[in-house]
Amino acid sequence: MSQELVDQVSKYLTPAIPIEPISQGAEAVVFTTTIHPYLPTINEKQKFIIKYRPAKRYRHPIIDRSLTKHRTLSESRLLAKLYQIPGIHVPKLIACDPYNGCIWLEFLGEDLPDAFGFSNLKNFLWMHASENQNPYGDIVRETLFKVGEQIGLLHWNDYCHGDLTSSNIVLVKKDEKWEPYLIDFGLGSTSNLVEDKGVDLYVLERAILSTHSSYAEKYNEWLIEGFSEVYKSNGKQGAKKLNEVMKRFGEVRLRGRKRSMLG
Ligand SMILES: Nc1ncnc2c1ncn2[C@@H]1O[C@H](COP(=O)(O)OP(=O)(O)OP(=O)(O)O)[C@@H](O)[C@H]1O
Repeated sequence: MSQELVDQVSKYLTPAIPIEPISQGAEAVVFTTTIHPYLPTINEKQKFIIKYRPAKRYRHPIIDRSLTKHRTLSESRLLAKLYQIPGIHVPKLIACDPYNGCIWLEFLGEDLPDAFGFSNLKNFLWMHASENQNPYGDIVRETLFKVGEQIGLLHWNDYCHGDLTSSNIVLVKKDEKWEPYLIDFGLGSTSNLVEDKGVDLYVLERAILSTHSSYAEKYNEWLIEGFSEVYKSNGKQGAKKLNEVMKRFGEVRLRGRKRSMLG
């Protein structure tokens, strides 16, 4: 991340808020900080996320300000709504400044052992595919089932993620088990369309296939088991809707295959 960008964010936040850059995406830059926006700092180990959408010089300033405001608000609203839904795990929204493109979030996750990196689903699966680990172990099966449940809950409540990759699923350790949390709702939406749900499932299936191809079939099966469980627990109507989503998921997958065959 360029120093100019870090300086720009520091200037906006003021020097009272120290920041550590952790990621730069196409849309936003992400930092950690030890400072809560409106509570006293209890200890230096507490961490929060600051997601900042910098101004884009290639856009007209008026359009840029409007887009930044709209996207920051949209992501914040979605997170705030999802946080209220029993069973759904998303980071807690702490503060939002739409005019400056900034949101403050609860920090989730931890570093995995043996330098496997941050505890997102992608790194977790890498860790379990490594030497002396069991890629088909109970912990992997249970975790993937729970990831499927999270997506099932999201879709059952008519929300879609829009960028469901294995890096956007953060695992939080609780009593030696991993609880999945969904992050990055920058492309999220409310939607009751089976197409949007099918695409979410397909994007995650592809992400797992591209990084963990040897085990992907089983992994995706466990994900779908967890997903289906949420729908099936909602009786006849749930079973009917599950059928519709699965049917469309199959169609999206077929379209994807045709596209990759034709190049
Ligand atoms: N609440 C959180 N807790 C811990 N880490 C987080 C949190 N939110 C974001 N991150 C970290 O910051 C990274 C980027 O965040 P996010 O995906 O929201 O930003 P983005 O700019 O949309 O990213 P990209 O363009 O790469 O998809 C995540 O992959 C994750 O490692």
